Amino acid sequence: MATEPLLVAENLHLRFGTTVALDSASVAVHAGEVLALMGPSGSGKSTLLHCLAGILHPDAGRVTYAGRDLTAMHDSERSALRRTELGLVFQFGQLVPELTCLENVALPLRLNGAPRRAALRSAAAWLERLEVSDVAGKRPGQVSGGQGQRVAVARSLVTRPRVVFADEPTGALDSLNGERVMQLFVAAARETGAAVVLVTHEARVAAYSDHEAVVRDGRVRTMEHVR
Ligand SMILES: Nc1ncnc2c1ncn2[C@@H]1O[C@H](COP(=O)(O)OP(=O)(O)OP(=O)(O)O)[C@@H](O)[C@H]1O
Repeated sequence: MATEPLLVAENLHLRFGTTVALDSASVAVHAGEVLALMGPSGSGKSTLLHCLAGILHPDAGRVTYAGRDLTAMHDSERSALRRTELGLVFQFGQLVPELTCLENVALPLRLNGAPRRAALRSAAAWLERLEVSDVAGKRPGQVSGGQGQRVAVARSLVTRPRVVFADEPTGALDSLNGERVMQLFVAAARETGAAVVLVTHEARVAAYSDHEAVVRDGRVRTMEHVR
């Protein structure tokens, strides 16, 4: 018997001024699966990802997470959910420049109230998992793009979220580095049971997913089973 999807977007509409970014976009993500959002530039992939993550609010339509209507929640409730159950990885790191890489990974745990030592211990384990223990004491400005992206992936998984959202997670990396980041990212997500929703232009990156949704003109046109 098929299980209920964990995250569902139904008929999302969103305009930025006169630009229609989403035009009845619908998609569903199951627990533990990797979904790639593909499609031409400007088709609405990032907007859809941001709506799924509860960062953008659609003008119409509904996003349901674990049976709860994200679109109807108060901002504070949605923020709490993002801190505890959702993780984010973006293309340009978005690590805090003043903190070391280790402190960056520990940060989401600290924000959730974990004691400093326990948070640093977990963060160190995640840096090791992503094969970047050597940059623990460095600041983001002192590490390479690939290392920074691995640190960002570690930070997104440290709270053991149920869904991780990634917007072009390897977009700034060369193909070898990008490939390794994807391998480590997907393996770690599968290990923790997290679902992954990622936006990518690259077929090589999408090849790590279970399903591929093609977004065109603000709508999910096709949904393909990859593996
Ligand atoms: N903050 C914004 N203000 C105004 N228009 C926006 C904004 N964000 C996105 N758009 C517009 O909405 C449409 C969808 O953008 P979106 O970023 O979702 O596309 P995308 O498929 O992710 O593109 P890309 O692959 O180039 O990143 C585009 O026409 C874009 O110009």
